[in-house]
Amino acid sequence: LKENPPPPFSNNVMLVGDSGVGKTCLLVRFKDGAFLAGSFISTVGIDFRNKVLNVDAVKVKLQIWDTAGQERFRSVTHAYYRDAHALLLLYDVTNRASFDNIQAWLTEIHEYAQQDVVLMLLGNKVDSTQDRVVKREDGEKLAKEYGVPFMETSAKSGLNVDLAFTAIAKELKHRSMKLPNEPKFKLHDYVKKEVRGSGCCRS
Ligand SMILES: Nc1nc2c(ncn2[C@@H]2O[C@H](COP(=O)(O)OP(=O)(O)OP(=O)(O)O)[C@@H](O)[C@H]2O)c(=O)[nH]1
Repeated sequence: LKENPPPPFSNNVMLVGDSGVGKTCLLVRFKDGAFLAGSFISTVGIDFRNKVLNVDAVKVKLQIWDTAGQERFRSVTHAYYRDAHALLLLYDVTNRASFDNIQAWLTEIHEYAQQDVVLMLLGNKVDSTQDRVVKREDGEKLAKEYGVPFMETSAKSGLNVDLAFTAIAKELKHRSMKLPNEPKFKLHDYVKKEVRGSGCCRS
């Protein structure tokens, strides 16, 4: 008798952050390994993509929700927070306002998401060295203040994109499947594997 393989764990990962920070591009980079060049098409409401990752020989299915950053779709995204297992909160290192808004996003997350949601802060577009206005240290400081793991990414070059999603997948897998004698997975330590982009900054 042929046994059916167990269904892979399904985990809901939601991408949030201001409009234009690169949520859709980050997802497309992760899913298809490509960069969406050309004109900026803002997400309307919410969009979904699935990807199955192999984490320590276990299949982990991520259902990734790409939300609209625009204010007018906020009530749509609010409805999804409750069912999210993980949140990737993005800002754009070339856009100071998107960074300044992170605190407001964290307040919103606190209000709508589950208390034990896995959260990670990402500073995106680090390939744009010339236009960078948010220093790496600023991101690190804010993340530390809130006790949130932090990475800098580029959807354009692909820097740390797989690493960010793998980190989330590992954390979710370890939470749902505690094997005896397995050492505890430490997301805060894992993000240190990140590759550093250029730290230089326009003053
Ligand atoms: N240089 C650079 N540009 C990027 C990067 N990621 C996204 N962009 C550009 O930023 C713009 C916005 O990207 P999107 O991914 O559509 O932004 P979004 O966060 O999904 O925006 P909303 O759907 O409105 O919430 C596009 O013009 C992208 O080409 C990146 O890593 N580097």
